[in-house]
Amino acid sequence: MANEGSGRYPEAVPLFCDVALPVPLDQTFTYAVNGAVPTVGARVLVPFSGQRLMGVVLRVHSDPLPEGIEAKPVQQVLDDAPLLPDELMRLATWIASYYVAPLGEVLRGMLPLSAEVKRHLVYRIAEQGRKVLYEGAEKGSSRRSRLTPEEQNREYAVLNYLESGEPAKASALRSATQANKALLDGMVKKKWLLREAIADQRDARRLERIAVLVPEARLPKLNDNQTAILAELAAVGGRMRISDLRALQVPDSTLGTLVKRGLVAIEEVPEAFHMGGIGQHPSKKHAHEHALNEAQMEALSTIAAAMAKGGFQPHLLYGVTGSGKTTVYFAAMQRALDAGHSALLLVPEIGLTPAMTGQLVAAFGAEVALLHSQLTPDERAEQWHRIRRGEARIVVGTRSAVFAPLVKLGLIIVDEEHDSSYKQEETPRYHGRDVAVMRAKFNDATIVLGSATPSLESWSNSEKGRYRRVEMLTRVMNRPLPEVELVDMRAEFQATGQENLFCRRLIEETQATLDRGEQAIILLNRRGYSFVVMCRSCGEKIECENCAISMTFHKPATRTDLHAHPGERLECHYCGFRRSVPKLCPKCNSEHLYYLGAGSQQGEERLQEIFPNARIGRMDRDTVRGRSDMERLLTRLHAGEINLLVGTQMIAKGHDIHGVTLVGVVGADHALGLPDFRAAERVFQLLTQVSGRAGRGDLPGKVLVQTYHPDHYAIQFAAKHDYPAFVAKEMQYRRWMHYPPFSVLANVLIQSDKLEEATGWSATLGGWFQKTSFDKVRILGPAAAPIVRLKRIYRYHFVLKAEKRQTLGEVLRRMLAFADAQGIPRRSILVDVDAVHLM
Ligand SMILES: Nc1ncnc2c1ncn2[C@@H]1O[C@H](COP(=O)(O)OP(=O)(O)OP(=O)(O)O)[C@@H](O)[C@H]1O
Ligand SMILES: [Zn+2]
Repeated sequence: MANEGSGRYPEAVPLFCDVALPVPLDQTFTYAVNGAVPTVGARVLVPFSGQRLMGVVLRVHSDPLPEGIEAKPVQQVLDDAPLLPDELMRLATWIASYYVAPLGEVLRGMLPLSAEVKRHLVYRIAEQGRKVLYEGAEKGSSRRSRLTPEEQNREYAVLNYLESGEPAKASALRSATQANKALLDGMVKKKWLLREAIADQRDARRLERIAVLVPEARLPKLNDNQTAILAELAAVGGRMRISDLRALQVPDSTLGTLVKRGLVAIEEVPEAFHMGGIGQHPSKKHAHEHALNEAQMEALSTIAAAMAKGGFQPHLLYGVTGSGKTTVYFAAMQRALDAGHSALLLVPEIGLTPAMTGQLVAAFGAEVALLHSQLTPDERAEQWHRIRRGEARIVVGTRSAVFAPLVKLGLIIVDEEHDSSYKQEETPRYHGRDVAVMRAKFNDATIVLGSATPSLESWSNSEKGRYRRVEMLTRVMNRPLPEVELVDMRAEFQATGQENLFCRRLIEETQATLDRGEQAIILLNRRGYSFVVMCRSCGEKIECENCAISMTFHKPATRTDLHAHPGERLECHYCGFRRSVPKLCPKCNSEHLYYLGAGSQQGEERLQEIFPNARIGRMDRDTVRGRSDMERLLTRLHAGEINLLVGTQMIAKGHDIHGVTLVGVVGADHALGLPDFRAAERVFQLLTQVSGRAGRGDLPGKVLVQTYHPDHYAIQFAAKHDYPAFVAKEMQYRRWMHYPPFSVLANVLIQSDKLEEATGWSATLGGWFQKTSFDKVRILGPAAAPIVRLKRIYRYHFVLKAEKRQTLGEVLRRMLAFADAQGIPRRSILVDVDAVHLM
């Protein structure tokens, strides 16, 4: 009789499926299987509190439902096969548990395919519609009789048209039946029709249109718009995506005219291929064209040996700025390909290092897929499928590319692993680097975390032997690291009797650099003109209406401020709120407003006054949004068209401009005063990275750092290029204060647009934390968050520090359960495990 169970129901199909949905609830939802049985890992569309949501099936079963509960049916099964490979499902589960985030929200972030379902709206006949059609149900009901006879006929026509059960596009339906949108909406409301968004099967590889300058053409008379296009093309080396040309805001017809006149040609090339010609500089060699030096060889052979051996092998590549890490990455990726594996390279921000993408395409051609935030949902979905089909075996992308469905993943590289942009600042608040490590583990892959300034967490892992450390301690070609000089701004003030933005030494050195025909860059890490507007009478700073944040004064946009609002204004850099510049203090009506703190816009203006002959460029969020702005600016820098660059931390990111021999740092030590335990680490990283831009060519570099804290260890050790000494000192402080890497930390934010709620809930949770005892967990708070109001939301927080990861997870889960029982909405509690900003 042992077989009876399976023999009795030979064709038993599961009745239900459990679905993870992108909602802030830590549970799955059960739906009734309706027709096709979905596979685990497939996407389905299901009804959820009046909406349709896309979810992922986690389990199919026939377990009886609790008494009195009825499962709603699945509306549509979107995939025949699991969309996510097993390995990624495991990763999702790990993220949900580690970051205490709902699995559905984790999965949503992993499936960049919403475009496919949002594509177009279709209508289908519903159960109730059939009843009406077949049985004339509801005839004469009050609702129906409000319609005119013509309208009733149209409704009938619609039902008739859809009778077969096939969905129809809204447009087709309307032209076939003359039904308008309002009528269809009414039918959906009455539940006669279902409205759905369905997938469009588009697999063709995308072509991109490139405008190409025709070189020999003798220039005839041109209008301004035509000249603008030709000048732009010439400036970027003759080739440019047409989509990028749109940034010039000239009419589309202008390009057409230029093509007709033979001045510009249009080429269509598969996406990502044309970049071979963009973002590179002919005078420079690509990373993969160098013969590796000894240190690079050694690093490569360690990594290659790990790949050959197989298994999870984490590495920390600590290589000083300009030591040629990129070349090692490329060589290692080539090895992975040669061994039949795929490789993933994560970078902090693709748009900011266009040279790297150009080099990748040059090195790996059609094998490359790029994933970054500027892709449209369609483009993202297409890349995703290419990768999943194994057509792209080299994937390069920002944070979320860690979820790219590579086949036979053998190597993961995380470039600039210390960069805080790897942390996602919304749910799920995962850290791309740490997820990458887990993913390598699940895939038995080799992973390399690379940086000139490794995070303390990674360094500590390398000290403990969890990561194998590989070092490259000198620059390529024996180039020296730049000499760093500190200028004490307190002494400068005493000597000059003035608060000057640029000290005398910096002006002197800049002048000398320009006179020698070399280039200088100056870091001023705030954008705008002045970042504080203050009243001398009442002492108040002008704050944003929505945020507890000082507003930044912006002068009218200059020609380079492509992305800035054109007018003079105050702007909140957190919520974007803008207001006109008041003549009087909004609090006390005094007219004595004054402007403090110089941003990059002011820096540019002052430099232009001091060096009228300099060819100045500016790099910040007002002048650079995406890749094409960056490419344009970098091309001009490489060509020497710009010889003095001022900008925010963007200028510190991986750029390799050989003519730069001087770097000036202004006001970077402000950040030492921020209420964040990572303040010193960040300042050290920024100083080291920006200093690293100097002297990367044949001539040695020099760095001048203006500071009010010349004795601070972060500044001292950065000046000496002594990362190990900085880390040793910083580790002492972290150990003493029980901060990571000596504890695991979570920031818990309580937020509400009502102050009483935010404080009340914080007090409730605070009381619970006090009453409940946990093993070796320190809890700070509740306290007002450093930014107590942001985008009209009041914010209070707790900081939890635990000795063990597992305890931290338990505390957080119990706290959420308690909050739930108290009726505190889940959306009002943000749990940020391994928070990188406590703001
Ligand atoms: N073996 C080599 N011989 C000569 N030049 C090399 C070699 N390897 C790399 N380079 C060149 O050295 C420069 C610095 O390399 P790369 O940008 O990879 O440095 P990095 O270590 O990534 O620095 P950073 O951390 O500052 O970004 C580049 O111009 C690169 O082309
Ligand atoms: Zn604001």
